[in-house]
Amino acid sequence: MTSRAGKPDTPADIELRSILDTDTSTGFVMVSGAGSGKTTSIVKALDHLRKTRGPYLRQCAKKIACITYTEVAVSEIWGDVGNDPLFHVSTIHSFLWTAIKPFQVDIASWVGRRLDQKIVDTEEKVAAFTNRTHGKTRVQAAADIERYRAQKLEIASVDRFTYGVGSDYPKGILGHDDVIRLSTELIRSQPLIARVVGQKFPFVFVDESQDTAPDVVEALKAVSEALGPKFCLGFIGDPMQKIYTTGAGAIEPLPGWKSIEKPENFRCPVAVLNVINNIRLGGDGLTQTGGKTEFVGEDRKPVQGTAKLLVVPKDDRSGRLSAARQWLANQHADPLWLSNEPEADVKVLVIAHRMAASRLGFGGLYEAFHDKTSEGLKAGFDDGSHWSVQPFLKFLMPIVLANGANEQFEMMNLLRRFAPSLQREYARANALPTILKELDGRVKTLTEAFGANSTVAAFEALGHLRDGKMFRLDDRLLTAMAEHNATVPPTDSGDTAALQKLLHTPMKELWGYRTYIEEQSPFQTHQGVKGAEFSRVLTILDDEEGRHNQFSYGKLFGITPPSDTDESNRREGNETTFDRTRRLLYVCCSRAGKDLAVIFFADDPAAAHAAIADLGLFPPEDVHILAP
Ligand SMILES: Nc1ncnc2c1ncn2[C@@H]1O[C@H](COP(=O)(O)OP(=O)(O)OP(=O)(O)O)[C@@H](O)[C@H]1O
Repeated sequence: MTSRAGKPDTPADIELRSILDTDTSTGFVMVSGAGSGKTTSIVKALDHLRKTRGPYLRQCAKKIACITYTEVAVSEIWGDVGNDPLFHVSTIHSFLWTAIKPFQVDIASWVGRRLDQKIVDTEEKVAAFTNRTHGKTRVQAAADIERYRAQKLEIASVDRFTYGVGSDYPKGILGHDDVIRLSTELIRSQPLIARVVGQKFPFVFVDESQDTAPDVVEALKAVSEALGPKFCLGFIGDPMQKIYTTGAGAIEPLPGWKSIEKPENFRCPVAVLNVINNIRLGGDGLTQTGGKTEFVGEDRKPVQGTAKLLVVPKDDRSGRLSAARQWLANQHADPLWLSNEPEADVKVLVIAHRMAASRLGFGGLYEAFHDKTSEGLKAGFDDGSHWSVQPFLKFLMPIVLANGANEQFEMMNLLRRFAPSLQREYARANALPTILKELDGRVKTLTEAFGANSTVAAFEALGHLRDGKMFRLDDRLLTAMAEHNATVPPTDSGDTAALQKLLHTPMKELWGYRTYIEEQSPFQTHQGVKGAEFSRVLTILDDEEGRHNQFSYGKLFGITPPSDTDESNRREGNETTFDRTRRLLYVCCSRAGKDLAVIFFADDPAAAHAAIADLGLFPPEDVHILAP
């Protein structure tokens, strides 16, 4: 076990151990705020169970399951428990599949029922078609029904179903969504299956329980109901940190379960802790105590930290952001606020990557690749692996940079690796010195014409690579180039349009995109930051650029009036924009281990300043207007 298990006990840890030691315990719910050390509590509980129950569980080939949200969290906890096979540490999908995969006959009949359902659903859709229904839609629906029928026959010869990326029933592959649907349905409808799952895993802990789907929560509760005290189920989470609309939020304990509170916060300094407690006051009111401490001489003392809210006008957003960082650097005499280097530990939190894209100057390109495009195209663009952007990221930009820095060796490496004109078949037939001279001239042109400030279209740059035999372009890219109309940019959306828009994109946008892909940027999304911790956190609140109507900081701060829908949601007790926005703000602000700054882009800075200072989330003296 690593240092997590060795951290000092909190009262919650002691209470949890006593629950685990009692043979009549059936379950518990631990609710605790940000930075309270939930993962530490889980690791300590696992360590305790290993000591008290390990030998018996091993003898009976039983395991203790710990389910968490991301692969990163899985590997962290795995490391903490020393990769001991007594524990099954995994994401929910992989846990449910491990639990359910022995029931192959039930799985096969579920897949058959699923196909029947798809046929019925499509037939109902067809029945609702009108005269105005498009011919293409009719043909598609008929083809779907045929395909489902054929698949029903094909699955009869599947020997064994496995878990894969996307469902392909005739090949016996079940994707993520099907694994969740199938396992939760089987566990809930067949008590025998529920009992077998619980007997194999007599202890199940679910971390980040607020973002676990309600069906999964119900399925695990069904195991608890089937086995009583022979099974102990624990949900550990924070309803205030629910990020996904599909999450269960607060978990209702079953009768007999214990509720554990863990009020400490070990991460945030005093100034930040006060702010996050204030944010929470308008939500569930949970108040955290303690805060980060450090040794001063022999004694542990609270860290004061800083928390400021800066109201800025909504004009030149990038300029305003730079000015705010400069202001923070001056105020705190801390030049690291200006640094984008990882060591500076500055994180700028934006509501969507769209916003990072527009800050880094590739907003148009981002929209093209995200506007009604396929998931594959979006994902390939987001991580830089798509074939259409590879010529830029892998070759053009590195060689321009190498040329600028006069790194001859690196330039030669890139050319040897990628340039078709240096491949053996071509180079043998031609004089090498001539080829090298030509390539040298072409690299110079690339540097001059397509550098970081170039407004020349990407189409021209690709043409230069193709004609100079510098990089082998994907056939699909060559086709798009052949169909390209340089004078008329496409107005529609989708994958084909995205490629055409890419060809129209000025090179400087692609350079901004490179900065993002190379993670030279300190930007991260509000949603993606869960579980993380940074010294300096700068949270940007900008309703316009977020384009999420689920969130509105203007409404939360009482600047934008609530809509009719907000009012009716509030009256009916539904989740509101206010609840969602408050939670997002809580998650972002609670990441700060030292200094927090929140920037609010306002239409009317003076009015916004007055409203925010009045709210009392931040001390009034820490709410500033940064205007010219
Ligand atoms: N019992 C403890 N004593 C001292 N420090 C602790 C203890 N438990 C956790 N910590 C420290 O508190 C910080 C927050 O811990 P952790 O990230 O596990 O909290 P969390 O509850 O999972 O946070 P969040 O919900 O915000 O993601 C870490 O730096 C961790 O080392």
